[in-house]
Amino acid sequence: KEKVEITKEQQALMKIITDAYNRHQIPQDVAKKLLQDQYSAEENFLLLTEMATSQVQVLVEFTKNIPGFLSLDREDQIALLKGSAVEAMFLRSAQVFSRKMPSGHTEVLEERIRKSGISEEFITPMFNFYKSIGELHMVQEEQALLTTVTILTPDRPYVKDQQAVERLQETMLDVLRKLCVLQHPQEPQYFARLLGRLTELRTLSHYHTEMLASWRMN
Ligand SMILES: Cc1ccccc1NC(=O)[C@H](C1CCCCC1)n1c(-c2ccc(Cl)cc2)nc2cc(F)c(F)cc21
Repeated sequence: KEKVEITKEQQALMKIITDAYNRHQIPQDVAKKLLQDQYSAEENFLLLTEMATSQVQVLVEFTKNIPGFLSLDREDQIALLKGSAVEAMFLRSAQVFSRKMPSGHTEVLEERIRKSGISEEFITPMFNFYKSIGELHMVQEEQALLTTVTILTPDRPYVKDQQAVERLQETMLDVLRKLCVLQHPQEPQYFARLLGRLTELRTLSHYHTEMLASWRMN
C-alpha cells in the first residue's frame, strides 16, 4: 500500500487556492434570498443574470490566484474563463445547494428553485447533479481544487497552447488525488467519482442556453 503524502509545495499550493476560493465568493447569499421570499419568474430570471454576472467577476479574481494561470498566454486565459464560466456557475450552485442547512431549509430551497421559472425538462438533471455533488461531502479544499481543475480544462474552444494548460491541470489533479485518498481513506474510488461529476457537469452545462431561453415568463 503506497504511502500517499502531500508535499510542502502541494500544501502551499492548496492553501493559496482554497483561501482564494473562499475569499472570492458571491457577496450576497442567494440561497438566503430564495429562502426569505418567493419571487416571480421574471424576478428570478433577473436574479439569475445578476448572480451569473457577479460569478464571472468572482471567477476572474479567483483565477488570478491560481499559481501559473497568469503565466499562460493571455488569450488562452480568456478562452479558459469563457469555456468554464457556466460549469463553474453550476458547480457553485451545487455547492450552495449541498451546504448543511437547518432542517427543512433545503426542501424549501429546492421547491423555490423548482418553481423559479426553469422548464420542467431541466429540473431533474439539474437536481440529480446537485444531489450527486452533495453525496460527495467534499471538504472546502476539494471544492476549490475541483473548480480549479474545471477551469484548467485544456480542450476548451480556442485554447492554443493546450500542453501548457494540461501541465497546470495535471499539477492540480495530483494534489486533488492525494487529498481524496487522505480525506476518504475508506473509499479508494472517491477521486474517480469526483472526476465523474465533471462529466455530468459538462452535460448539464450544455443545457444552459436552452434553460435560459425556455424560462417560463408569465
Ligand atoms: C448559486 C449561484 C452562485 C453563483 C451564480 C449563480 C448561482 N445560481 C443561482 O443564483 C440560481 C438561482 C437564481 C434565481 C432563481 C433560482 C435559481 N441557482 C441555480 C441555477 C438554476 C438554473 C440555472 Cl440555468 C442556473 C443556476 N441553482 C441553484 C441552487 C442553489 F442552491 C441556489 F441557492 C441557487 C441556484
